[in-house]
Amino acid sequence: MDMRLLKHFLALAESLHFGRASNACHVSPSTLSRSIRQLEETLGVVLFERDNRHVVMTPHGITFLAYAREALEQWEQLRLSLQSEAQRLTGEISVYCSVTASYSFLYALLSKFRTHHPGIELKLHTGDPAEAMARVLAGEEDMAITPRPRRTPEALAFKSLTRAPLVFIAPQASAAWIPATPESPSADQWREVPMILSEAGLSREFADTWFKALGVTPQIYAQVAGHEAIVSMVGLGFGIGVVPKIVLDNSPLQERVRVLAVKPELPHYDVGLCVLERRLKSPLIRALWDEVQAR
Ligand SMILES: CC(=O)[C@](C)(O)C(=O)O
Repeated sequence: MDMRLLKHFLALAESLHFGRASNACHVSPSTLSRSIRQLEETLGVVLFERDNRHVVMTPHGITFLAYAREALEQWEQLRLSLQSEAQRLTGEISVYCSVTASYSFLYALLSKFRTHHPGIELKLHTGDPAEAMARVLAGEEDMAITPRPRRTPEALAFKSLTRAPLVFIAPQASAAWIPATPESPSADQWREVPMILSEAGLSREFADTWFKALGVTPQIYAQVAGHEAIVSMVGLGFGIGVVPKIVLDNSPLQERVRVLAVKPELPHYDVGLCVLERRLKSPLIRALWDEVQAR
């Protein structure tokens, strides 16, 4: 059975770029383009509008995308369950996480796995942890490292890897706006502080709640995607930031900032691995999931 057409379609749907999609599939752009035309002819509808500069998915393309993902998933599961136990597992698993999580957890997570299952190829994508869960829910990634949300969506399984305290960080250099007594914060001390916060995600929600309890609307100096760059901006003296301590501990710029002993402390959050519950039926995903020790 040849699933290449579906794979080519998925690659183009994900990148909307013939060059990138054909690279990802290890074929030439003209082969990829032929696959798409072939699919469109078979289906009798246009899946992508394209001109020399842009590729846009049509509503038919979007409908077909859901089918293509599911068909490939099911095919993969079937293929693997037909392989006898004795045969080694082969295939691909994609994992999404922040750069910090890639330093902190991946080694423990993957080094043994790699020895046990040399035939499984791991694809790592790094980015903003605030997006991690949505990507897994949408089927764009097989697994992701993410803060545990206040309520885990039903479709997801979650394994905790660590508890991460969230901390306020200030520049080492002095600045008039750094609160003098962070252990007893007052609205007056915090009203004018330039804050550098992540633009979304749980750390942002916790910071917003903290300010609300103090009765202050924070002055947002900058909103950043992901936590790593918050350390850089604080180090430059632009304001006070909120980051998971694990991000600070892994930052090459940690000498330029210091933790403010703010009271009340921000809540801790659980960082862990998540996967779509139904994907655990895939022997590949199951193999990785079972290897991870929840902490
Ligand atoms: C959620 C997560 O991946 C981290 C390690 O806390 C982060 O990068 O912010």
